Amino acid sequence: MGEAPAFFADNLMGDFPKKVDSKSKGNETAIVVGSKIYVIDGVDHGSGSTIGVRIFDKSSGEWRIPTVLGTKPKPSKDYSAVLLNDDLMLVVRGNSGSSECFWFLEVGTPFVRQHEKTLGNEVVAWSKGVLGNVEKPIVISGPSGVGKGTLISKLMKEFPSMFGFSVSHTTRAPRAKEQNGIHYHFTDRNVMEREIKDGKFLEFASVHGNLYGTSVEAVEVVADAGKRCILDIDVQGARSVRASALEAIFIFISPPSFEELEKRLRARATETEEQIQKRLQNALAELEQGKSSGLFDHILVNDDLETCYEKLKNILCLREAAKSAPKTLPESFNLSIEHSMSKIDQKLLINCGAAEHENASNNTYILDLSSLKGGSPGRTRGLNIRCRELEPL
Ligand SMILES: Nc1nc2c(ncn2[C@@H]2O[C@H](COP(=O)(O)OP(=O)(O)O)[C@@H](O)[C@H]2O)c(=O)[nH]1
Ligand SMILES: Nc1ncnc2c1ncn2[C@@H]1O[C@H](COP(=O)(O)OP(=O)(O)O)[C@@H](O)[C@H]1O
Repeated sequence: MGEAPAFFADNLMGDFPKKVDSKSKGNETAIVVGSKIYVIDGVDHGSGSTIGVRIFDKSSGEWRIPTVLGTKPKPSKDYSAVLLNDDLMLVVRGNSGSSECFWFLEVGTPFVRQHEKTLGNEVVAWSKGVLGNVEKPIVISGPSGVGKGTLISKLMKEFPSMFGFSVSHTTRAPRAKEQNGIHYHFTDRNVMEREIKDGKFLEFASVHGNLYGTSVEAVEVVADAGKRCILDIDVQGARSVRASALEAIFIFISPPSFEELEKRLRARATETEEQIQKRLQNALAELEQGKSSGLFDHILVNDDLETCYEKLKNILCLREAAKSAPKTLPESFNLSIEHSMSKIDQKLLINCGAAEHENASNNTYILDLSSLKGGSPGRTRGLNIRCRELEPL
């Protein structure tokens, strides 16, 4: 039998006005979820260290060390945690700016449960909170040579600040004009297989004899830049993303005819005859699945390029999005160690420590949690924060 975390055992009903749900002692913060106590350890163990999580099971009296997935926050002296529901907590990291201060710890989400089954161990997963209303990622699939890359390039060129490309990993060799880190992360099969085992990939598939995959990081980098992520992945990958927490719009690009597809693939002149044959063979199954699986929200026929591109922009509501108001993030927001929090419905009131400020409301923020999107693996988007002075509760 182990011992319950001291600060819970000492004073389970204690008065801890500084925290909403969590109780802290030293660098540790604990929060109760059902019969378990999750202890978040913020001790800095040297350069590159991240915070740890351990679980005390009250019913068995045992400590457990879970497998921790996702990008972890860096250590800090002060964390506060709020339970949002039975499988999700918001962990606020003190003494940090808006891009590093909101984190979600998932303890029972479908993503966590799925990994518990495969790993045979208790799992928790981190997801960093991203401020602002970044739109859903876009998954684009379709057979080789249909024009996916051409359409995506047009979109990125016309709206460079709005879209970011998810750079996949692949074991296939680079083509003449392809650059590592821009078109793909070109990698060895054994390295990629190991990273897949380590849970670094959101999805992966074997396509035309090579491994392709989207790393969690590839999607996170785009979300962190406040951009909408575009994924160019095959139908198997689209199916995996559909089953994941990454809510996305799924678009299938279809050719006007099989003959035209073959013509484009040959005209591109990037593959050997053998590779072209393999791609054409696979195209038959991909077209069948793309059109009949119900997986895709939209099917676009890429006959005339400009017409197809206009339709794509319509689907993505680009004119409306371009007109929407810019994000209003409090640039100076910095959560001090002295902060306190209280939760009212889907809103969290955060007081960043009034000691050095004459007007306390200047230093109080409202964090709106009502439109959270995404989650591990990847970022949790849709967090909105504003100064209380500007907008009362
Ligand atoms: N599942 C999955 N498929 C990918 C990924 N990256 C690329 N693909 C797909 O792999 C297939 C082959 O891509 P590529 O070798 O670049 O050839 P291309 O489609 O002819 O340009 C295409 O269907 C891509 O959509 C990925 O990360 N995951
Ligand atoms: N609508 C279109 N009409 C004619 N050629 C096209 C069209 N869309 C793309 N192409 C050409 O077809 C070839 C394959 O396009 P690409 O974007 O590389 O396909 P994918 O990324 O789906 O494999 C390229 O040479 C491209 O210039």
